[in-house]
Amino acid sequence: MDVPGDPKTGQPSAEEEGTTTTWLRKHRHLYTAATRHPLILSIRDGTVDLDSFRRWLGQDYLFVRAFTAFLSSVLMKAWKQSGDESSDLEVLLGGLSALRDEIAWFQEEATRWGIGLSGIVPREITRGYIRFLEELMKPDMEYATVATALWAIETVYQQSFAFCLEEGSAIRPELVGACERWGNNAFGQYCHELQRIADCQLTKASKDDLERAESAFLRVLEHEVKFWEMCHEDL
Ligand SMILES: Cc1ncc(CO)c(N)n1
Repeated sequence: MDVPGDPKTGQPSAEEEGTTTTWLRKHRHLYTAATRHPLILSIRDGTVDLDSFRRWLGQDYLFVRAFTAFLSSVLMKAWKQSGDESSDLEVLLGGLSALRDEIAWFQEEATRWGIGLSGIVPREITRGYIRFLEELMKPDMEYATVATALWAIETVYQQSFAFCLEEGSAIRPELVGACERWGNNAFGQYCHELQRIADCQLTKASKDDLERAESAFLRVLEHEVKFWEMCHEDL
């Protein structure tokens, strides 16, 4: 997989590239584990166990509801900390309005699969990820850290599902909708905007802030790997 910043591809040097790109390269092993999980590979090649997909649908619905609250908390911090000149509020507001469609999509999709969302109980791994979001929602979490986490959370999904749609895939027709939801170009563009926002905040961050943001990035990747694992292995 092409991680930006690879010297062989002629990408910008460490001085010119954003902090997020440096971290993607530094932690590419974990990033690849999150974006090329065996569950994603099985969706891509059509061998996916549909029970895994059903588990994912129910648990991700619960995650997305909590994620909506998280995104609202990022929006609040953007208003306080991004500065009047920035377009951060507009970008995040776009994300929030897309979540409204996303929640409706989960509800329609669940009906199509005969899954009752009101009866879904969060599994331990889902609860752990939601607890992490709750930590990030605390008022003393800096904007740089939460913007980094937001970018990472969205980018893992974008990269995972876009890979399922790339040439050579043999995806099952009933899963195309899910893959297109996160794998489409407009969502990719949104992720780039989030990356720009995170990088901009990280250029202003203190050493301690940078450490906290990098750690949040790593924790997102770990939670994402576990989330795929839970759906894939029925954990
Ligand atoms: C677990 C998880 N990570 C990221 C996203 C992207 O929104 C999602 N829906 N669920």
